[in-house]
Amino acid sequence: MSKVILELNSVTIRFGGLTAVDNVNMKIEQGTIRALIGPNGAGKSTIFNLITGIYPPSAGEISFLGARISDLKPHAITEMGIARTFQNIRLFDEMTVLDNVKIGQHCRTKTGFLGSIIRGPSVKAEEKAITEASMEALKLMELEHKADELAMNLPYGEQRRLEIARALATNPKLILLDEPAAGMNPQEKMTLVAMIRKIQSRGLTIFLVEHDMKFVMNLSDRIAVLDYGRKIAAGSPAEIQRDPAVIAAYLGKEVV
Ligand SMILES: Nc1ncnc2c1ncn2[C@@H]1O[C@H](COP(=O)(O)OP(=O)(O)OP(=O)(O)O)[C@@H](O)[C@H]1O
Repeated sequence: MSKVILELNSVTIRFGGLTAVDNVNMKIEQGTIRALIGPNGAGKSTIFNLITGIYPPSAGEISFLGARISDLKPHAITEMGIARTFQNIRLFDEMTVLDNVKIGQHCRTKTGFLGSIIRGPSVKAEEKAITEASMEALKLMELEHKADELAMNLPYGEQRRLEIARALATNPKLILLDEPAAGMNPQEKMTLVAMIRKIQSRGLTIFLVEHDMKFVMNLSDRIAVLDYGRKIAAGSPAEIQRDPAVIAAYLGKEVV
């Protein structure tokens, strides 16, 4: 059996009277594609916020490659090798595609973005490494030929891929994708499926939240299902599609 990269152990978070994530256990194996699905408000994005250190859990713990991360700050978690994208596009529209990727890395380098403007020799070497890593990430998402274009001039599907490139440039071992296919047309979704597989083939682990069932069923090795903060099912796409609790949670909607 392969190595566990991420483990959630009885993770709970309460916001006032609301238990948004309720005693969730999960183990994700390295190199796999895991999806997290569930109705609106089930707690999916909150789980990503817990993993990336935006919120500390009210109870339980999260570990990454065997080390406890649930009391670390977001930047420390990024440095350990977890990157993410967000549900809504968060690009700098009037910056180039390349700069949008580079800025993601400047947040974690010693000099930072301002330091790169006041250039010293070590800063220049760091800048070169950042540019190289950024171009490599753009290449993986097949956007290297658009490096000098403004982000706002990219079609929607490419803007979403650019966000993934930005996350990849931080050299993560695990990447969390929050609704990566949202708003994409069928062609853009097919391209994205192929690219996520390519990322997986480089040895990365992918954990994604997604509402598009066809996309999820097509791509995932395993799926976990949340409803009202609780994990109600986990299994292969075939197992999830015939799980009575999942069908009930999605009542009126088809689990493709
Ligand atoms: N910071 C917060 N303060 C208070 N309540 C919150 C906070 N963050 C999330 N919640 C609540 O926690 C619950 C879970 O929200 P979450 O955004 O994780 O759901 P989701 O499954 O990602 O939904 P969707 O599919 O609509 O994005 C919701 O009831 C939400 O209102």
